[in-house]
Amino acid sequence: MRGDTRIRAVSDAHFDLAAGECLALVGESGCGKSVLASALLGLLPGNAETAGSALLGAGQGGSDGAIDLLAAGERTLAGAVRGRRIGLVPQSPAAHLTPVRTVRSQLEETVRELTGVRKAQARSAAEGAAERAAFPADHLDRYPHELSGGLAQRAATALALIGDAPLLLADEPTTGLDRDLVDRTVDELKRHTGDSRALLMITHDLAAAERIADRIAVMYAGRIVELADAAAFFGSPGPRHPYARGLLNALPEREFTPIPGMPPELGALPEGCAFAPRCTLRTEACEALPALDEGVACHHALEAQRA
Ligand SMILES: Nc1ncnc2c1ncn2[C@@H]1O[C@H](COP(=O)(O)OP(=O)(O)OP(=O)(O)O)[C@@H](O)[C@H]1O
Ligand code: NI
Repeated sequence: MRGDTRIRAVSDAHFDLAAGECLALVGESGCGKSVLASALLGLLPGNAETAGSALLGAGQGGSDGAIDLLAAGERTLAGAVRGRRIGLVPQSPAAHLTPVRTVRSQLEETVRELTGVRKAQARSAAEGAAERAAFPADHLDRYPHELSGGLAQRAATALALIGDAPLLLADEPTTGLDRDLVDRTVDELKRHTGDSRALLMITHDLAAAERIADRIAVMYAGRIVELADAAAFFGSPGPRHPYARGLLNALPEREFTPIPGMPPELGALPEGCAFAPRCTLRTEACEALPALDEGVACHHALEAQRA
């Protein structure tokens, strides 16, 4: 996408997300998580290209009301999808808030736009939304530049919760929050899935993912390399992809050993498995790209699990 160079930021991403379910998308910085989220919302830069389909609402009584997010035009996305069918907690909340208006006025406007309540009730609905996202009531009359990163994050979460959208897409919703607030925020997001709503949470924070996810998708260099049940992934038998094992083992409460090496540049990916250069299980087989088979894309998945 940059200049003349074309980068495949996300390849072969296949997954589904049921109503009431939380899928956590994890992976190191730059692996393509936000690009995937932006593609679903039609928020990629103008020169980006997408292929394939992303059906929203496909599981509910056939494909009648389903929208293909990758094929939908900007009018549909702006008028019927963003905020209404997909709530977004953006990765850079400060950039998403309107700088010249207070948090209260932005919340009230979104309440009126998405729920149709009258002005008088909008005030209490806005305060309720702030409360759900742990945004302090005495900061509601502040402008975005008067907020810390963590407060801007909570304001953005409050905005995203307002429409009660059937899908909530939260891109790093806990950045800048201390542990208590992380727990409180993800619990609130999880509560959102209670009424048959779905949550796609993008995060670096594996502890937050473990707390609320039903399933985990691990991304590496633009590809989903493992899709697993959260209980099996975090508990027993554990991750099956060597990269996913490495991510877990890097946690302070586990082995605290980082994965050696760095992720590759997306513009210069190796032919086969992109993780092979960092992988202790690497063999000649890894020169061929492994397909995602039964939830794992690795020629040595079984060995990894035994290791
Ligand atoms: N606007 C852009 N122009 C060109 N390349 C981009 C653009 N946005 C993203 N990319 C490329 O896509 C890759 C994936 O970026 P993305 O923001 O999805 O990563 P991420 O997994 O969300 O990382 P982080 O955890 O840091 O948010 C980047 O490495 C970058 O090369
Ligand atoms: Ni990102």
